[in-house]
Amino acid sequence: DTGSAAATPEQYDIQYLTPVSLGTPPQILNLDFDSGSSDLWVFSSETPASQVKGQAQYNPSKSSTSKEVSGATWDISYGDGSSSSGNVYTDVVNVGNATFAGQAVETAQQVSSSFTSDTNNDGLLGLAFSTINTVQPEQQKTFFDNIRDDLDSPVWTADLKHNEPGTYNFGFIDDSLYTGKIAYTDVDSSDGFWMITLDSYSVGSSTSNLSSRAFHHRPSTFPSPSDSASTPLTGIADTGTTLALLPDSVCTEYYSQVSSAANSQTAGGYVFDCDATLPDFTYTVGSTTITIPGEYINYAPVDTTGEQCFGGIQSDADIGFSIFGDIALKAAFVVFEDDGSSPRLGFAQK
Ligand SMILES: Cc1nn(C)c(C)c1CC(=O)Nc1ccccn1
Repeated sequence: DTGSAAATPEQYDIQYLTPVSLGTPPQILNLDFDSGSSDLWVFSSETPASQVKGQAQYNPSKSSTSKEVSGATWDISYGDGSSSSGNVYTDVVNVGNATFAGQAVETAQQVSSSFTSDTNNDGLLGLAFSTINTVQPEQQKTFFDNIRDDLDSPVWTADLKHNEPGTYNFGFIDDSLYTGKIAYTDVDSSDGFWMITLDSYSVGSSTSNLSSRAFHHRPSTFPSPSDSASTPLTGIADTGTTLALLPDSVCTEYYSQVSSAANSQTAGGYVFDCDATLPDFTYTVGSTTITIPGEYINYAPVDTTGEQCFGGIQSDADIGFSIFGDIALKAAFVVFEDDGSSPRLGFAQK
């Protein structure tokens, strides 16, 4: 079995939505595939009308194959403060022809305001590890966990793009989607995330940081630069988070290269003049180097004046690990591989 479906960006690539077929006859909803969480939840006939603003709603009573999971409930809170909760059914779920008959479909009886105002997002399809699925009393499996054994290969891949549709594939690696080699790194799934350590990062063209220049006579008093060219970054690969949330030290290093940049309390992060030229941000996994073009990091205008723009790289302070969100992932072809025992992440240029 294999599946392939488009990942279409909303404005500013704030999220990517993918059509999913639920039930019999098929009800098509556009879901946010989220490698940072593990619940498949949807706006539904059970969502109060006051909390629905244009979203498509799954109606289990209109599906001949839906079955209520008696006594089961779910309740999820995301790091950005959003949340949702409700009941649980199983039904047929089809993603680009990859199908599972008894997938847990979590129907929302409550969604927080940011979901209500996100009018094209009909729900989330979690692709982190099933150990953090929130259904009680019996935890449910993710779509990938459910279909993994039926897939030609125990993988799903993300080819997200900047301002244009990309692709989520299940069960196969499409060699036409990348160039060079796929470099793999082990995943620590003990917290339920696709957590990895990137071997190094660098800001701008390598000549920008001293460590890469041949300073043969660097006086001992010279500040030895945080040698980013070999500083690892530990974080989660998170398709459901818009930005790249990185350590304060990395943010300081990056925005020190942008003369108009400031860390604004009112804007909630680093902002700069919208006409600023931003440096590239490069990270390496093994022998593969991924470069995020500076333009990708000029994320979006702060307000309608279009004078100040918000950075695509922001601080991971208070999270406990970095979050390699869409800003980082859309520059790469990413392979999420899990044979059930030793998960790996693969990165390739494209
Ligand atoms: C943005 C953010 N801030 N902090 C502290 C974290 C942990 C995040 C990531 C996050 O919450 N992602 C998300 C939100 C809604 C749906 C899916 N993923």
